[in-house]
Amino acid sequence: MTAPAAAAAGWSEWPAPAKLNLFLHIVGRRADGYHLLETVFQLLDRGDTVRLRLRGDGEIRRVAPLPGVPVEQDLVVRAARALQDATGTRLGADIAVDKRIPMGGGLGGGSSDAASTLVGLDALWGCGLGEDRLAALGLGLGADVPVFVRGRSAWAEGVGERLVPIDLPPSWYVVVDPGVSVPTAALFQAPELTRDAAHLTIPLFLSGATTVNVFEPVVRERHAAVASALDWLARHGRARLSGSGGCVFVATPSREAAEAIARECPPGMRAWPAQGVVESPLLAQRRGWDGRGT
Ligand SMILES: C[C@](O)(CO)[C@H](O)COP(=O)(O)OP(=O)(O)OC[C@H]1O[C@@H](n2ccc(N)nc2=O)[C@H](O)[C@@H]1O
Ligand SMILES: Nc1ncnc2c1ncn2[C@@H]1O[C@H](COP(=O)(O)OP(=O)(O)OP(=O)(O)O)[C@@H](O)[C@H]1O
Repeated sequence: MTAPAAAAAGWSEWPAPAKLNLFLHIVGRRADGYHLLETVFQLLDRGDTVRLRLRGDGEIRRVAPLPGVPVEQDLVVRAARALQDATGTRLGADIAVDKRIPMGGGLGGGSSDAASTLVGLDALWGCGLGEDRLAALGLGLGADVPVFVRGRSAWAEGVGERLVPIDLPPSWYVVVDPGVSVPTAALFQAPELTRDAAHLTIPLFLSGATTVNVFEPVVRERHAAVASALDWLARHGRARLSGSGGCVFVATPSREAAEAIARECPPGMRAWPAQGVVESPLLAQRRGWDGRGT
């Protein structure tokens, strides 16, 4: 559906961009088993689109199926219910996600969908919860949700919720999906995971300190397709895993370079160019909505 056609049918569209973890260190563990991380979230220009339509009857309906994800487990449905519970609104919504971000790819798709649902429904329902409370609500849905609610590429600590926006230089990437869906919880349980990384700081990161993704050796060992994708991409630069994988990426000097590498992608993998952004397209949509005076 084009944007004007969607608007005419009562739908509003909320971008849900993907993210890359430029590195990921584990520096400790909380009493509840959750891991303490240091990472940089690089938001990308594109990803899924969450479409929302107001309902007056309080129902939350997922109107486009998401294969493999039952309605009650869908993060967009859980996000909408969490916002209803937090605000006591009697309004509801139809929700449809145009899914482009590979599921279980380490690109934060489900988390970004949840964040865009929270931000979009907060606007649509006129709750006025604001960024801090929406981020806290999002954290209850997943550790990756707050960065998408706040919508700025960021340095992250804690379980990923202690965020400091960071002005990363303009950047292009090639992202490669080897077609492997990696269950995040199982990876965090891996006994061989390095959990005692030395603390980094933003200045150290920006000055080029050595960084890794601690999941990379574990995922390499368990998923041959991810190892192949990393090895292929390594011909073009420092290839890395994002999050808990299975997607991998490399930074390139320009859009043209990213497009050229993506075109050479071997069979069995999918590659696409992606632009790193300082600010999420979700924030622009939110500002546009506020500016309508509704
Ligand atoms: C790997 C990352 O994507 C990096 O950005 C995130 O740390 C994972 O974020 P996420 O997918 O939103 O994760 P959640 O849905 O909150 O958690 C999934 C499972 O991963 C484990 N988990 C997650 C985050 C964290 N800091 N420590 C953990 O140990 C927990 O066992 C949890 O049950
Ligand atoms: N709207 C949704 N989109 C994608 N996955 C969802 C959604 N709702 C629930 N899920 C579940 O969440 C799981 C993880 O999906 P997601 O695409 O967010 O993984 P990921 O990118 O590896 O996440 P992360 O990088 O945050 O670890 C899926 O396998 C699916 O079972």
